[in-house]
Amino acid sequence: RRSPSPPPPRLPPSPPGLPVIGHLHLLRPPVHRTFHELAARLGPLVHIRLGSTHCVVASSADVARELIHGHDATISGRPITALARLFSYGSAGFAFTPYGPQWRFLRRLCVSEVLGPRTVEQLRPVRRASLAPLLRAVLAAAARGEAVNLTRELIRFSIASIIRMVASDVPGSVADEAQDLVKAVTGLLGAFNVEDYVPLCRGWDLQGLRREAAGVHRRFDALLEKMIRHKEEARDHGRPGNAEHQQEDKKQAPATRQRNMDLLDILLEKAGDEAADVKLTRENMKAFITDVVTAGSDSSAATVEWMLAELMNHPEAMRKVREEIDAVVGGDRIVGEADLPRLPYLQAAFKETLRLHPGAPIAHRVSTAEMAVRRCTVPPRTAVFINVWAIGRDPVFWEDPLAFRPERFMPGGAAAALEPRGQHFQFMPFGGGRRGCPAVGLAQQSVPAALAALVQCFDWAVADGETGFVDMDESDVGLVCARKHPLLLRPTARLNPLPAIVSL
Ligand code: HEM
Repeated sequence: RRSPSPPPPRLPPSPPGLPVIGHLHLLRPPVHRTFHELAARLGPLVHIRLGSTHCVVASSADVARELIHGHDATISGRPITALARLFSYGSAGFAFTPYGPQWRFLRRLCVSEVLGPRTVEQLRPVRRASLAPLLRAVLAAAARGEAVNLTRELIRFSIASIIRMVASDVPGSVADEAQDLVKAVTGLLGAFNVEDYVPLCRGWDLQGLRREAAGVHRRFDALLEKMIRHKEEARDHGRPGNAEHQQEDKKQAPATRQRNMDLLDILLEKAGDEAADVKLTRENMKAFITDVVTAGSDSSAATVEWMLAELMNHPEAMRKVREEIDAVVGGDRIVGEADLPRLPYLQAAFKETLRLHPGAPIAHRVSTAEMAVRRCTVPPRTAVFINVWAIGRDPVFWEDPLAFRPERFMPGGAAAALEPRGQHFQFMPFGGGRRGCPAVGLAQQSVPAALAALVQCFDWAVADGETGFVDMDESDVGLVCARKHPLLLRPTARLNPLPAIVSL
């Protein structure tokens, strides 16, 4: 008598697919919207096949909770594409590094030191100084009566701010060179490369992306080398660095010493630490900087942009944000990160913006072992996409989900208790679990503070003037939830003269 064979694993529901390409043909950008439509038809956990890669898409808070609470270790890998491997020096950083000892070491270093609360606080003046060129550019446009392309100015500001946090004393020419290169790297990392999914296409470089990436990587690597060498020289000579100074420096308590350190100082110090669990190599440092610069620049810039666009379309909310800032700060200085605890409406508007337009709309993971989710089986090596964007708009939890209503996040509001870094799953713009965004603290300071300065210093009008509204279309390229059309607004200086703008 033969014993019955076990039933085949039951995969989550799936739309009809095609041979070889599976469901690739369904994947229209922006992908988070396509996934949302699939979920509306098939439910909150859907299985698809992109070429030879099995994928599941999670689109509700309950499924996200089950995955992150129940299987965090199993889904703590990140899928790595051919171009991500190149730019992360073969996974030497941590954003694209498999879950393991190296990732744990780098992640700990990142969360506790490089992007930890103390460093974020210490680098506040650096971020504030990066705001000055943005405000000056807007002021100049206001004087000429011209519109400002805020999409362009905000990405410039965001890249400059992160580059300055990495190396506060790099020459201006290096910071300028970084602008175009960072844009090129983030563009390539966000591009859909068919090679990653269809083995038949591997090695052919049908879209020419590898060739392009090789050139960009060479130039970006040279730039990173320049930044590191400049820092090494600065540490060797004088500032704060000749032998005498270093001796003096070492005598100080770590907290005092860290006061003058930027991210590269911290990395170089760790690289020289013989007792560290993992020896930081130059490759690790470069990949680390690449991770921080690419993960932080577009997402932050896009969030300031969406926030301003939403406020333009909701004059009542704009009025409340302004009144709050004016009441707290007055007109004789420019609002800053230190004022944020006294600006609850601004913070509520920030969270409401993240709910509707999460900078990174999908948290990408990869499973390392078989999992049972919602009574289905998810095979090992499956790409797991958590649709953060869809979860923020789920009508099961959010009343009138498409409306921009910062009041939800005000004390006593329906969502007041939902902290973006909390362990609930209805509002998770920074992902969650051990692989969640390590820069939540930084983004919570830098994004609302930049928006606040723009709104405090200028009145804004929609540039085309026809409808008086800003269009809210989403771009269909890249990994970030970005605007489709540039945000063009006409500024008028509101504080005239702008206080202490040159000495910011
Ligand atoms: C509003 C701005 C931002 C948003 C909405 C955002 C969102 C996210 C999300 C959703 C993830 C994936 C989390 C997951 O898989 O669970 C992530 C990862 C990450 N973010 Fe952010 N982020 C922002 C700003 C930043 C900034 C400013 C930096 C750095 C300066 C940064 C660095 C990173 C890194 C390095 C990772 C990968 C972490 C890992 O794999 O362990 N992010 N972010």
